[in-house]
Amino acid sequence: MLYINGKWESSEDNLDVVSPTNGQLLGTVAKGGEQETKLAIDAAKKALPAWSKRTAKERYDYLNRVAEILRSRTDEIAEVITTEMGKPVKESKAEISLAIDYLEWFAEEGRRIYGETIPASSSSKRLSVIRQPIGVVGAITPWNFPIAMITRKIAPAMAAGCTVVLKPASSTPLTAVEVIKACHDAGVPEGVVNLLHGSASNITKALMDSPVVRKITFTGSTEVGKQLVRQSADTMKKLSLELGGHAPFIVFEDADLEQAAEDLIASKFRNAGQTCVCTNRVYVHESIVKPFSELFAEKIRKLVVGDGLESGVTIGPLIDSNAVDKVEDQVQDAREKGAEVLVGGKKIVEGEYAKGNFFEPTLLVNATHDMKISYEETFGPIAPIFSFTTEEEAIDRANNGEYGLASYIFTKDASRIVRVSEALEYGIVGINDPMPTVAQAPFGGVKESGIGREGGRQGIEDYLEYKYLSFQLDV
Ligand SMILES: NC(=O)C1=CN([C@@H]2O[C@H](COP(=O)(O)OP(=O)(O)OC[C@H]3O[C@@H](n4cnc5c(N)ncnc54)[C@H](OP(=O)(O)O)[C@@H]3O)[C@@H](O)[C@H]2O)C=CC1
Ligand SMILES: O=C(O)[C@H](O)CS(=O)(=O)O
Repeated sequence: MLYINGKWESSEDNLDVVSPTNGQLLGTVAKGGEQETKLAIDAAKKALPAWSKRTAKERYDYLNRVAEILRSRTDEIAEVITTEMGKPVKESKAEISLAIDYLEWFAEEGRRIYGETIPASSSSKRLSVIRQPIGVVGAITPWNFPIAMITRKIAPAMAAGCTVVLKPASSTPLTAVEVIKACHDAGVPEGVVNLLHGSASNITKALMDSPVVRKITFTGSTEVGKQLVRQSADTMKKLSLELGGHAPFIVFEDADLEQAAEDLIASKFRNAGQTCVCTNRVYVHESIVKPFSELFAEKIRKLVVGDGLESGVTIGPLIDSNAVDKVEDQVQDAREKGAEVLVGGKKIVEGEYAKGNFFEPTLLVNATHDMKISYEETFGPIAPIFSFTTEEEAIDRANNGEYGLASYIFTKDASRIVRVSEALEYGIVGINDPMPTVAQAPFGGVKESGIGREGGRQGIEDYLEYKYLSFQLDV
């Protein structure tokens, strides 16, 4: 359903939602286009003055009510997420918890939007700076974290006093409906958040063409991110872009191999490898590459592939058949260029998996940098191991590429931790830590992994404008 100006709207045109687990039709949602987008922008514009004039405490109360409603509905929403995009229900619950953390974090941050006074150059002047909401925000979100990527945007926007037009991924509209239902049930005033489904290019064009929309916040592929940068120029919109990644995971010779292998399972196979911060390249010091590969292979063999709704399943399907084709192509290419498949390597098409998008969790060894997997984002359950000799070589290899989102280093050497984490060209460095993402820390990348940060103290900055007040007193 579309949600515009506080009302659920139907449409003649509908979007089918299909299960990645078994290909079944899960439901349909109303689709909107340019006309509905303009109505949503008008609703957000109309709601902006009253919403931005509410006190920070009032907005804090609304955001916490939304968080409480989502918390109370965790089980049913987790089922919606798993059904729509496949991740195991335990991961869906963890994502809902992260989504709630963003709401609660920014509810608080909205109460700390401080200004400043500046010593004037003349005794008859008073200088100050206030912070004001940027205005109407367009938010475009991906399918792989269908609830957390929404609250990571609407929470800071609403806390700052902005109003929002949201376009979620077409693969996961039902999850987005659950978030907006929670906003509606929390009494968020009409027009503050609006929900559209439909052709991304048509909706985005209407958002970009409107001078009312002052900011676009996007999470998705680098390819689309670049397109948005070009489209935003005509109306000079502020952009926050959380884009693709190609994380290196570097295991030095002094690392705790058991812990590093366990942590690599988490970093590589969470969400079947469909996260922008997933490990894409595993660099292991040449002196330990064989024992580490065997240790890691043993752990991969214990992963359980299946329907994410079933308990014990740790790897669900990929989002669609294109995703399966992409990882199959990367594995085939790696094999042709000399990689050895230690575990997995094939799509799963037998029996109950026939109608789903399943691929075996896969370990490639003897990987080299001419392989597609060494530079194309994988977004699937494939881990290639590369060996290295020196720390400098590991850093150079890790930094070689257009992405700069997440990176991981495993070593117990404190000086090496300082040297390597400072030398890595990434927005995030996990140090003996495969899961750095928390609401209170700035999440984002450098190079072609994006612009801006989400979460943390920094995450609300992009929804605010500075205004400088220069006051000449009566002399
Ligand atoms: N840095 C980060 O935090 C994250 C990055 N990503 C990256 O996103 C990619 C996977 O997600 P995926 O959803 O496939 O990415 P896409 O870029 O294809 O889609 C992301 C969103 O953008 C919309 N979209 C698609 N085409 C356009 C367009 N031309 N103009 C405007 N919006 C458009 C999609 O709508 P529709 O679904 O209708 O096509 C969806 O809502 C990976 O590269 C991953 O690394 C994903 C999550 C987090
Ligand atoms: O989309 C993603 O990959 C998420 O940003 C990953 S995380 O925020 O859950 O780490």
